[in-house]
Amino acid sequence: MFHFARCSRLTRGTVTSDRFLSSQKTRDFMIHHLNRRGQHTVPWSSSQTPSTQFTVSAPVRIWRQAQKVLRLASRRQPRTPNITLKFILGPAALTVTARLIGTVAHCEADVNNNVPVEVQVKEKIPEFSWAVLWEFVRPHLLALIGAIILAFGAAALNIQIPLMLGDLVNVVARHMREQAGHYVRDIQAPAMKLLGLYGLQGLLTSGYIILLSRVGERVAADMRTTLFMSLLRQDVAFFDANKTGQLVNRLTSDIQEFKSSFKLVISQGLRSATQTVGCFVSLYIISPKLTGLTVVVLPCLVGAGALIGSFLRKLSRKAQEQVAKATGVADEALGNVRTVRAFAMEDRELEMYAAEVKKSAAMNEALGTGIAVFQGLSNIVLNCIVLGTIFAGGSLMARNDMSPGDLMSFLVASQTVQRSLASISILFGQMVRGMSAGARVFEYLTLEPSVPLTGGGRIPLKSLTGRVDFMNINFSYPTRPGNQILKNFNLTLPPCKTVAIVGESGGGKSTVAALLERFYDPSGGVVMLDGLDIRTLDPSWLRGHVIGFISQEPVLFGTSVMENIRFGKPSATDAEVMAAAKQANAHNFITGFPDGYNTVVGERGVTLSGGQKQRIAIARALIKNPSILILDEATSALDAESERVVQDALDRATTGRTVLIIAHRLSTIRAADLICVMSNGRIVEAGTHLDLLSKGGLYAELIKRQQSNGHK
Ligand SMILES: Nc1ncnc2c1ncn2[C@@H]1O[C@H](COP(=O)(O)OP(=O)(O)OP(=O)(O)O)[C@@H](O)[C@H]1O
Repeated sequence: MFHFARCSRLTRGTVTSDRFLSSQKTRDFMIHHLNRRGQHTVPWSSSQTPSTQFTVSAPVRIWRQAQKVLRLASRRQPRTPNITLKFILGPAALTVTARLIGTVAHCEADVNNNVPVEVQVKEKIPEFSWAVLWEFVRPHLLALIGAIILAFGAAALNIQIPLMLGDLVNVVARHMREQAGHYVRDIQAPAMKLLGLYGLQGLLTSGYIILLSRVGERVAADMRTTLFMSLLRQDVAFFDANKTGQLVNRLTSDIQEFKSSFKLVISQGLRSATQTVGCFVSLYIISPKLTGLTVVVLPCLVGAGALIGSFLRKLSRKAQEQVAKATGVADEALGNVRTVRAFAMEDRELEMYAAEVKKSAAMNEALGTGIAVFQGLSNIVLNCIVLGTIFAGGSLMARNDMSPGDLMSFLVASQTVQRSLASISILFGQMVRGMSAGARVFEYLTLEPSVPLTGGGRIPLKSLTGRVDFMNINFSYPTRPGNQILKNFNLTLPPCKTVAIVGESGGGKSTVAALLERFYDPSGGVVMLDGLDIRTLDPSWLRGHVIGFISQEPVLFGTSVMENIRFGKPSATDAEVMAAAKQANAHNFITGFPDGYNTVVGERGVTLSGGQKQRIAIARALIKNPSILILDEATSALDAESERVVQDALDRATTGRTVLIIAHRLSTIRAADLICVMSNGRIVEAGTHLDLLSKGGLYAELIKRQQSNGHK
């Protein structure tokens, strides 16, 4: 905390003039917020303007700073058009509608729904498959049928309720008219019957909700697991083409949306349909004349309601998308906070976020106004309907065409019909949304990768020599088919020898490693292991047992050091983990941590230094004792001291293995058995360090360039 008087120019200058602060509501909010946190030393009454006596806490400072950036941003932003005006006029021009509360409640829920949705427009619209849904529902069929029966029963009882209410009212009316008989005795039987009906209806409702929620949750859990499994199986090219956030969205919000729709459509859909039909029959039995009137008026009102409802929902969806867009900006900034900090771009990120938030606030505000107008109109219409029914029913009663009980039954039954019809119209929209969410989930469930995870031959490890041949390889990345990276590329990695590839940046060195890992298949030519096409070998065996891969920026998982190293071989004992760590020069620094091997490394290993992370990654690769080791610029991100320690570990790790080194710093590959220089997607020079130097070709040129740039 610091004194307000000492606040920056920004803080003092903005407080009183700020439009936001001057709003009563906002000040109250701040008071509440700050008092709650106990950080407010001087009470700031809502009638008081802030003075220099005021002590400002950290949240206030941050908030004011944000306001400044926001104001600067808004100066640069074009003004958003007044959607509110357009928006009020739209629905106001439409016919007033009946039974909208359900719709309104639905829209209100949407306003606050911050679940990110996919904003990106898809080229191909995935299709919903009933057959796939059936596969998920089938194991829970019994529970689902049970839920349907119970929901049906509850709906059937709901139809009875208005009729029985009518009986009850008739008893009351008769008693008042005749002033004879025993009131309690007369009312007891219909009241008890009605009470029993209420009880049974409640039981059935609880029953079907329990069953349905069980089915929904289990189906959603099965879908999540299956989708996750399916995503993990996909080609690396699939992940090049799709954003991780969008894939995670399918696992979370799409399945959530599908589950909600599934439950809602079954429970409310069934109930509403049954109630609509049943209550219409009841209405007709009670009074055919009054029913005739209702049949004319009700569909028009419900139709108008559905129209406005769908308009509001569309707006709500747009608002949601805008919220998701804002969340995306925040997500990116927070996820890359170190880069943001390193470039001092906090203000720019805040500006961008604030601009998106402002747009979403404007949209949600417009939506809120629309809902308010909608609700006001619907209340008027609803009350008019009741009034109209009483008016028409009263005249029928005057002619003795209707009893008071009948009128009561009619009122309740017609309300039930209105409610059911409105709910059906909402459900229709919900079903469409649920089906498109389901379709997005199913799209990836049924997607087959071109490189399977498992399946194919294995070479007995004892007889595996580790010779690799790249023969006439042509390759373009699937996401950029026009850009050929490797052209008739040929290279042999002899068993137990170290081969280094050097060359210009972007020349395709890492691509060679990716093909050996079978992250992609070449479009032409063949990669062979011990003379066998690797496409005939089991990819999981190849990656899990034969190849160890150490990259420039190793990614660790947010678990313990022990678990991170064991990731290379899940069955490894603690002793094996430690042996691998020793081989990777990591044991000493690991045991130096207070928690030793149980030290949690933080998200992506953020609590470790680059050299430490790299050594854990080396241990992780070595624990599987691979015959082939790929080092993709494994030391290029390290400082001289870390590089020395890691290089020392690597030198030990490479002994007795076939090694492919992809190098930037030429000093690290001098001892390689063969150095290949890549240019234009093929190898243009090959030989030992001394051979190539004496040749005076491209390699010698690269060495000269690095030396003149200060690299050894
Ligand atoms: N996943 C990918 N999808 C599409 N293109 C890619 C992909 N990865 C790399 N590329 C492109 O392929 C080319 C070769 O990339 P590669 O990473 O193999 O080069 P490199 O020689 O290892 O470069 P550097 O030395 O800078 O790491 C580059 O033009 C790059 O833009």
